[in-house]
Amino acid sequence: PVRSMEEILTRVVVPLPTYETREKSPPPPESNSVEFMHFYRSLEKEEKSQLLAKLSHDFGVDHKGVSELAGKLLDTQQRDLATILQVEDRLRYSLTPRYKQLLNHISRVESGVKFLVDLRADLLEIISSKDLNGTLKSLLSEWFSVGLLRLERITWQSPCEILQKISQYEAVHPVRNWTDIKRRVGPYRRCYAFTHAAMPGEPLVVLHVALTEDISDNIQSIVREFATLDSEEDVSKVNTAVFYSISSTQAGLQGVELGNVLIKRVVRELQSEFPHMSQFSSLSPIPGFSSWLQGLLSQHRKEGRVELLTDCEWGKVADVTNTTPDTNALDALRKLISTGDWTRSEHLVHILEPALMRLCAWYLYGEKRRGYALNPVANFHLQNGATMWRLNWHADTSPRGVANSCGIMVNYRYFLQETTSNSAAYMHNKIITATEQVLSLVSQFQKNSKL
Ligand SMILES: CC(C)(COP(=O)(O)OP(=O)(O)O)[C@@H](O)C(=O)NCCC(N)=O
Repeated sequence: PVRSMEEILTRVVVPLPTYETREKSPPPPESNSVEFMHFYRSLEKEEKSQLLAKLSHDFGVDHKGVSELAGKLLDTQQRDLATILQVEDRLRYSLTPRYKQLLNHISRVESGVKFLVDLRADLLEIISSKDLNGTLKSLLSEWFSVGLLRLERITWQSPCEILQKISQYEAVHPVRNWTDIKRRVGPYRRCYAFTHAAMPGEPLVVLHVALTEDISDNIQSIVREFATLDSEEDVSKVNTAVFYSISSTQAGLQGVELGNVLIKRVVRELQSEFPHMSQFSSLSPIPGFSSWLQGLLSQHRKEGRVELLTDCEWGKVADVTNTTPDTNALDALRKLISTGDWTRSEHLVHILEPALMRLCAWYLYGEKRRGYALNPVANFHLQNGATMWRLNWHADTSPRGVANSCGIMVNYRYFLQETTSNSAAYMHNKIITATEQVLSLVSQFQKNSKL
């Protein structure tokens, strides 16, 4: 259907009106947008990529027109300001991609915004259309700005279809059944979502909160053993909000930063419900720590380096695994960590705690990607201005928790007066705000592993 793709695009993506007629020309018929949406939805994945690449390359900015106007602007530099502003405005207009009108018109038809969110999700999978992605992301950022979002509290009285979606979208601690989701919206819990009028009934980003007396150091007390109390009898002791799960549900809204906005909005909501609430912190997973550790161990194995643990620790590992304190012990340790078997032996848990805590502190604080924290969850909370507050041993004893991060979890704490400056320090100077507990684990790692 390439011919028809070319034919449809040429007809539907109308040329940019001339500068003179830009405010007078009538918008193309709504049927154009509807036809484009139907056509796009009818395509296979591969054909969608072709169409998006064609849209981006052949229906974008008129580069020749831009360069002519840029030349003209250079010649105008000696003229009076009014003339310069005129030419600059022409140049600005000429930088409008032709397809931008189509995106604007689609956003005005029924479920057009949802269509564009899904279209951006497709775009994010193909990298060839950076400018189309950029244009779409900036449009979506305007449409999904905080003033146009609605904060909804999800309770057991919410419609089934919302509760079902919340359960489905839960990306951090999977919901197993109705009892599970009932607890998560029940007493001493809060569940909030942002929704948008253009996508009714669709939670865009979901935040789960536990109301506690202190900052939780383990997830079991939040999502497992919780005895379902019939109501929040005594909230006088509640002075802490623990964010234990946040998930964005629309891939196409990636980069629109809804999670950060939701956390800040929920903090304000909780402060008004619990005026004396004084502590706000996440209890976050550390996805990727175990695989990072395995990578480090196998790299050291190749280089025959038996470091990372102290000689004393290697000696104990060798004893427990009936090996010798050299690469044999290292192989035994790799196996234990990959199977999670080490958690079954109290002795091994005791030996490995200091070493794994040091390694995990380094993974979160020291490992970087383009200067920012390598771990995506750390990067998210640090961008929000949170403090890397406390590493928690034995915090997630589920098989998933042990497999992903050796059972360790971390609290990113939101000191409300410091988030703005912490975020700026992190974004501009890549400075991670961390507590003495974290920093001492990091320096122990550096002492022990000569990395
Ligand atoms: C952590 C989340 C919610 C951040 O979303 P958001 O604030 O919109 O950031 P971004 O997607 O705009 O970069 C998002 O990245 C997500 O859903 N991650 C997977 C689940 C998780 N919590 O790690």
